[in-house]
Amino acid sequence: MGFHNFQLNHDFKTNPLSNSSSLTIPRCSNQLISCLTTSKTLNLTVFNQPTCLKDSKQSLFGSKPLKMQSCANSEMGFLKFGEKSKKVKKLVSFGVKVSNSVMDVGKVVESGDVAVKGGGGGGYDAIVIGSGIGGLVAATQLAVKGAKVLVLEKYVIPGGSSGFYERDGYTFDVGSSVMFGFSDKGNLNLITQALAAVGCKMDVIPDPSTVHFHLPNNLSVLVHREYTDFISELTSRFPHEKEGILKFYDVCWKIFNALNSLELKSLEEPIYLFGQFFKKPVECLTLAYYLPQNAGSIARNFIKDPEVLSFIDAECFIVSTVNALQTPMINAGMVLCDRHFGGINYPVGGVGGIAKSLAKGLVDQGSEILYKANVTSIIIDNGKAVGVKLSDGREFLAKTIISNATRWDTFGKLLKKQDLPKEEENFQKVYVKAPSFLSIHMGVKAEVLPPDTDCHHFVLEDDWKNLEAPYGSIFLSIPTILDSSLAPRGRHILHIFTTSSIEDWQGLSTKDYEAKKQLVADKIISRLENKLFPGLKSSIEFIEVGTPKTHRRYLARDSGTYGPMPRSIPKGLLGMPFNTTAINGLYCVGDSCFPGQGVIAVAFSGVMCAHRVAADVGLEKKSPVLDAGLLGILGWLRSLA
Ligand SMILES: NC(=O)c1ccc[n+]([C@@H]2O[C@H](COP(=O)([O-])OP(=O)(O)OC[C@H]3O[C@@H](n4cnc5c(N)ncnc54)[C@H](O)[C@@H]3O)[C@@H](O)[C@H]2O)c1
Ligand SMILES: CC(C)=CCC/C(C)=C/C=C/C(C)=C/C=C/C(C)=C/C=C/C=C(C)/C=C/C=C(C)/C=C/C=C(\C)CCC=C(C)C
Repeated sequence: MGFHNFQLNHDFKTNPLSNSSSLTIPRCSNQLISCLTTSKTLNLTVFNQPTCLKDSKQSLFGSKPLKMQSCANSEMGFLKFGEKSKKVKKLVSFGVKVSNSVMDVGKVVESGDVAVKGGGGGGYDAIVIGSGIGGLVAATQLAVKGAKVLVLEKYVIPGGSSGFYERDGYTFDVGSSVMFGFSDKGNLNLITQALAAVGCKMDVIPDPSTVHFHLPNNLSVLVHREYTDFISELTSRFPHEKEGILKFYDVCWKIFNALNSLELKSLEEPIYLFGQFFKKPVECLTLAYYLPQNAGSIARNFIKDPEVLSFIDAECFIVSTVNALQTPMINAGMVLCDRHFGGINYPVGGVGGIAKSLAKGLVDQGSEILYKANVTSIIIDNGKAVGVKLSDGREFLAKTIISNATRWDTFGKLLKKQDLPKEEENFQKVYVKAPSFLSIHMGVKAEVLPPDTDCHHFVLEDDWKNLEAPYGSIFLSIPTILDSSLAPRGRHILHIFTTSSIEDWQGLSTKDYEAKKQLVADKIISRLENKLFPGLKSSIEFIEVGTPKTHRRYLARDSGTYGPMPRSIPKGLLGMPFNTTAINGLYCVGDSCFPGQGVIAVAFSGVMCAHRVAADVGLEKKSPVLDAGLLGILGWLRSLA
């Protein structure tokens, strides 16, 4: 069941209503109309348009006057008409006639394109705030289940930190270019599956490695695609720890294989969860066992050499921005094995193509996405999230609201601060915003890179202590090693990033800000010149530097944060909230939900969220009694974290 989407606005002076006003609604599969009106007595009569029906000449609803059910908020009302008819699903359009010209209603606006001025309604199953990968996966998964979804994106293109931008013939990935979950095998290739669900498939280029580590004490480790190649490279450097290293990665495989054997859906939906326990008890118990554990403590069960433990810290830091002791073991198991199981694969044309394809797939399914749609607040009515308000005054209503903004933005900005529910207070006690990034996008002359240069590098030259320090470690991706079409001929893209906090960039004059950008970028580039590519500076053809302020502005993320990170040693993933929130009808998706940061991680949160929302709007099976029990238990478990 989905909603049709027309709105009423207040422009009645130019288009006064008459008894015969009518409109055509391009896509219809629902029977709920919402409208903005100051009147509580609007009547609508609904009639079918036989020409639009494939197979019916009968009236769909008959000619029924409908009464508006007014809400507590006098500005909003819901109009219900007719019982759902099976034929509704087959309809492509129908008409409505306003039978009572109530003054304040104004003209009826046709709105396949949701063109609403000065207010509006809408009848969506879900509104998704933000089109990051988390939001897009939730939206598309819901759309394929038959929901009518509206995605509202502040920026001009979809993708958020997995978006792209073009300059001088270069196509830059906004975030990094290491794609997990993008293979053609197993159950954990969630990006591939999300695209396939909406009929899209992207060509990918297999990366022969995940990352080349350049670490203190000249420790150089290439993470080969082949697991055995990686393990023999690592153990040849630390032969005395061979057994411990193998045991640690064996635990990773145990977790990965358990994950890979499950059908992945919402862990907050009891019929599914208990079903999985019934079908795969050993795997589910394995995951339950490792859920509260972290990679660092498991590594310490097997490994003693501090240098190997530091290497495992670096492995974890890449995917969690914290060391191994703070990285949930399930997340470590997932990424440290997926890179060998399905391998890292780069989408031809750039990472931005994933979001573009999902957005197109969403529209192909009859749902919608609006750009330059900056949501400034979530409308709460009687304790339930019922809609959103945009900075330009437009309002949209839906049965459920899904926020792909971070939890700090959702609960700190989109809802009134004083409304912070206890669950969110607890979340903020356990998790803090990770720092943001300084990013440098460069175009360089191709000759500066030695032949056989690897695509991704991680550089920490001298001191392990600097691993987590601001500007300490450098991430470098060179996606043109895999796809030369991203840059002009004879050029390569270097995308460099390093952690940096917004506090470092505040209170500066424009001149000082620009000077600081240049200074910091210069230091980072010099380090790469010394370590990897002599002559790098003089080969630069294009350079653009982004600071945490840039990330805050373009990604709408509080302080430009990369995502949540634990304040201290967490209990694995136990404290990470799923998708439901303390506010009825409001869900979160993205990296401040289970299982955390990362494109594949937010894709999983999107899959989970869509399943839970679909159950709540009646598109999937649900048991209210079991729901209450499970949600209670999960809430209690989180309180132990
Ligand atoms: N593997 C990699 O190399 C890589 C690369 C890029 C990103 N990432 C990961 O992606 C994760 C983020 O994904 P995500 O799905 O959580 O979200 P996101 O931050 O990427 O996207 C959120 C989107 O919501 C939009 N938005 C936010 N507030 C809004 C508002 N009020 N109104 C309208 N739109 C609004 C933003 O403009 C943005 O497009 C990060 O954790 C990061 O780890 C990883
Ligand atoms: C419910 C309960 C309580 C219990 C029960 C039990 C069970 C059944 C459980 C289950 C579970 C599950 C299913 C889980 C799942 C999980 C998952 C899927 C996870 C995932 C994860 C992922 C991740 C974390 C990822 C990440 C990534 C990232 C972040 C990336 C990044 C990258 C980068 C930055 C790159 C680098 C670069 C260079 C070096 C240049």
